[in-house]
Amino acid sequence: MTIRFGVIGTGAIGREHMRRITQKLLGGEIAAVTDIDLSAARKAVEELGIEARIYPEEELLADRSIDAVIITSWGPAHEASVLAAIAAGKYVFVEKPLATTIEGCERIVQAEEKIGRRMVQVGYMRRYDRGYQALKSVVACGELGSPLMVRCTHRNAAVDERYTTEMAVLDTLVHELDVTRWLVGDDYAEVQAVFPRRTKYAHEALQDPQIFLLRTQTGIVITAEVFVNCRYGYDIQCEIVCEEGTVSLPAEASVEFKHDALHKRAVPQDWKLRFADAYDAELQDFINQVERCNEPQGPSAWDGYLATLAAEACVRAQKSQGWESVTPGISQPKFIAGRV
Ligand SMILES: NC(=O)c1ccc[n+]([C@@H]2O[C@H](COP(=O)([O-])OP(=O)(O)OC[C@H]3O[C@@H](n4cnc5c(N)ncnc54)[C@H](O)[C@@H]3O)[C@@H](O)[C@H]2O)c1
Ligand SMILES: O[C@H]1[C@H](O)[C@@H](O)[C@H](O)[C@@H](O)[C@H]1O
Repeated sequence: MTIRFGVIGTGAIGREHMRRITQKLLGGEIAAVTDIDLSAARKAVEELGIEARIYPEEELLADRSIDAVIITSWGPAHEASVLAAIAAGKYVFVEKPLATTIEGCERIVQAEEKIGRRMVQVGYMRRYDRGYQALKSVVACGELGSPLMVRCTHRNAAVDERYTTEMAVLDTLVHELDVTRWLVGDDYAEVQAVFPRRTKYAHEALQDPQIFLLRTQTGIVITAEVFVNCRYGYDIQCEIVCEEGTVSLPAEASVEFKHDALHKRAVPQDWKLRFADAYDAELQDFINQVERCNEPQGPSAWDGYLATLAAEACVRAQKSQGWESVTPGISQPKFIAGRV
């Protein structure tokens, strides 16, 4: 059976996911597409040369021939689309963040809970990255002893004027908030933000770089640097320091240059190349599960909720410059219990 997808939001990553489902992955097709700007949806369909229907979101969700939706609109629009898709009985793959508010995430968790099974997978693709998976298995096997500290670096080459100080958390740091909790199998207790000297490349209203300290419930301390105007490229690092040794993300496979008395290696310029295999793997897994009428197995609505919960505390910490606690207001639904 081929899974018929509807895509909501045809910006940068929406078009990337449409292309990978059409050209690379098995078992899915893009059958319908929408965007708040329908001309953008039309352009995306024409560029890819596919025969997908283009219509407003309500009609797409009412279309019974659509099995699942991919939500790749702006973060603040995610909640309404996820809730409407669950109500229409569609499986949902939603890009991060699940929703930009805690209340929005809670409403999504509760909507799934009413049905009593998972319908939603959140696009925290790093869990499908081979390097992060290797880190997790090293920590889980216990050879290095207990994790004590984690050092994360998240650098983007540049951002535009629309990118705000809060987005450094809600759009960027959320990846570390999800993946670090998954790596060490522990939830956050409190967070703090520290602002270094601003780079001259940040626009006036943006604090860049920023450093976040996160303490987990068992006392692991994570430092996470977000620097979104680093100029030289897309640079993601992670080192876990344990009692008996350390483990770090492997260097990416990229060509090396020896030229003019220098030894150089290319740095990816954005997320598209750095995580291409992880995006493929997360969507292929989603297709495979939906095809078997199984629940999605990737990051759940509960994971999405906990990432946004920690993000909201980080935004408070940006303002207070002190420690802020991370306290869930709802309990983990039984049907996803135990799946960290
Ligand atoms: N997992 C990742 O590494 C990764 C990478 C890039 C983007 N993202 C996430 O994907 C989402 C989209 O990011 P992007 O870079 O493609 O943004 P973008 O600005 O390029 O595209 C967003 C698109 O959504 C459309 N849109 C906005 N509101 C809408 C609504 N209510 N209904 C339908 N369409 C709507 C816009 O018109 C635009 O075409 C964001 O949540 C972002 O955080 C994730
Ligand atoms: O939406 C993007 C995406 O999630 C990237 O992976 C991240 O590095 C960027 O900072 C963010 O803006």
